[in-house]
Amino acid sequence: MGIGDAEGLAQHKWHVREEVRRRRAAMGSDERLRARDALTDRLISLVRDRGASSVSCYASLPDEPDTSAFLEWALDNGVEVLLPVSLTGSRLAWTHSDGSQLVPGRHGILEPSGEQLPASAAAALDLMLIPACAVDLRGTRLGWGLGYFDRCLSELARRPPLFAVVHEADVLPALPAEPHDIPVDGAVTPDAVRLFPR
Ligand SMILES: Nc1nc2c(c(=O)[nH]1)N(C=O)[C@@H](CNc1ccc(C(=O)N[C@@H](CCC(=O)O)C(=O)O)cc1)CN2
Ligand SMILES: Nc1ncnc2c1ncn2[C@@H]1O[C@H](COP(=O)(O)OP(=O)(O)OP(=O)(O)O)[C@@H](O)[C@H]1O
Repeated sequence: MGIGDAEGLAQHKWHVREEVRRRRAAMGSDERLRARDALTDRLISLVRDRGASSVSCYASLPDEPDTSAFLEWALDNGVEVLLPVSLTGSRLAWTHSDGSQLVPGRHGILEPSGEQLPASAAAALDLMLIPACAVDLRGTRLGWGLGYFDRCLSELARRPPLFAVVHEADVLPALPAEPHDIPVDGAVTPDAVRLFPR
């Protein structure tokens, strides 16, 4: 890839991230609550349909698709959940979501304060629910440019089924794919559980 192409790709990604940030920031509080409730129903059906008893998820930032009600449901229903802990150098660790108090970590994201498991622990999960900025119909996932998840996923001995959690408007026809991008199997939005063709 020439330098011009690399610049075009970086610009394209920057533009998509700006659009998604703007759209998410513009959501009103009623719209956010409706989206949270609908997303919770979709996440629960996915977990039930797959018979998943262990999943990874994320504690949402204010503008991200809201996972709080799903995390409560998982806790009440005996579904084991790992939440990411951000370490230095774009590395991830995991901690169990066990109902104990979450404390703000790097990037202001809430993290459980219990024992940390290595990134490789995700290989044993039944399902991974992954934060994303956008995703396309082939499963190419765009994050926020820090590389935490691509790095973690690339190191797993076995990759569980991967689902990006986004809003319907963040599912785009096509995104630029790079060699290090690991495609997701589907996306969960408040409107649907989508499976992408392999
Ligand atoms: N809730 C959550 N936890 C996570 C991630 C994530 O994307 N979301 N990560 C995934 O790698 C890792 C941390 N990486 C981060 C990725 C993005 C931002 C961030 O500030 N993103 C947006 C705001 C989100 C939004 O508007 O929806 C921003 O750049 O403004 C922070 C940390 C691990 N934990
Ligand atoms: N497997 C990997 N090992 C090392 N570095 C990586 C890996 N995957 C991605 N990176 C680096 O991380 C940075 C961010 O990559 P990219 O823009 O694709 O992130 P993203 O999809 O937004 O990130 P995320 O995985 O956090 O959602 C890039 O500099 C990329 O080279």
